[in-house]
Amino acid sequence: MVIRAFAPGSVTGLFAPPPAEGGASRGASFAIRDGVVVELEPADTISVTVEGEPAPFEPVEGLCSDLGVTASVDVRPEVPLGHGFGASGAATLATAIAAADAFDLPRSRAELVDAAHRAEMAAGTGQGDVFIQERGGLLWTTDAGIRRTVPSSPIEYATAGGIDTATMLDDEAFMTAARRAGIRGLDALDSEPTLRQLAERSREYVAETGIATSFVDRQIERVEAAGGAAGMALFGETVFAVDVDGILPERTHVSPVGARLLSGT
Ligand SMILES: Nc1ncnc2c1ncn2[C@@H]1O[C@H](COP(=O)(O)OP(=O)(O)O)[C@@H](O)[C@H]1O
Ligand SMILES: CC(C)(COP(=O)(O)O)C(O)C(=O)O
Repeated sequence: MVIRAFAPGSVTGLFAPPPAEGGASRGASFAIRDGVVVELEPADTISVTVEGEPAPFEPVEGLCSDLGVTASVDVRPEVPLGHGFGASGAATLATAIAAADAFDLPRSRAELVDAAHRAEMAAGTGQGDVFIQERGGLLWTTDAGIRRTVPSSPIEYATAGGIDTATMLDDEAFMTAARRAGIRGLDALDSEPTLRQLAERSREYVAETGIATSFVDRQIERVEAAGGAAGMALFGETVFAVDVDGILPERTHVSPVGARLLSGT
């Protein structure tokens, strides 16, 4: 029997890697209405396809091994893969939820999220994404812990291509700059930040870490010229914007809800 599950994509506007002495990464990210559906079916071996075609998907394969299940998983993304919409986290989290149902695994939702997180970390494809995708909303790290709000303003975005997450996470010079810029950006957020404020801090972060491509710079300038605010979706050649109408080609909203089973036994 095929089990289907959905997880929202997510956009990270600020990212600070864990401190040198260890611990968790920090950041500010929001879940979006568009995400990833997976269709999972118990099978003799683990295999992953994207819309029916065999494709590499290390975190999904790693998750299945970790959960001790063999299944075929078809990933059906509503967002482009590798463009900073957290598609790897969404696919991995949705797979965890579908596998728990298909195999009747005695695991709590928190344990499934942790398993998805471990698989993302091991593959180098994500750090905090699955925690945002599990809950929905805008989540950001403060000294007192993780805070959450659900902004309702429309979001526009434009994407020109992918940036390999694992390559960025392996780049020590970037990670050092990201730690400094990320913490500065998080410290500058209000106690109840708006999406506009996140976009403005994200724009500063992008300038400080030097990761913008000319496409990203150009789109941010177009948005600002129209009175809006824009930042970069980490890690993709993707710009998100608020307080504009029709400047960037795509439109979405924050998803107030997180990952869920679509059909089960
Ligand atoms: N055509 C594709 N382009 C990019 N990634 C792909 C593709 N097909 C499968 N993948 C897998 O999707 C995942 C993308 O992960 P990542 O680079 O973290 O991007 P995202 O920003 O979408 O989370 C990787 O596990 C990669 O192997
Ligand atoms: C910053 C990043 C590691 C980027 O990952 P991705 O969205 O997969 O490109 C992230 O969002 C996270 O998981 O904290």
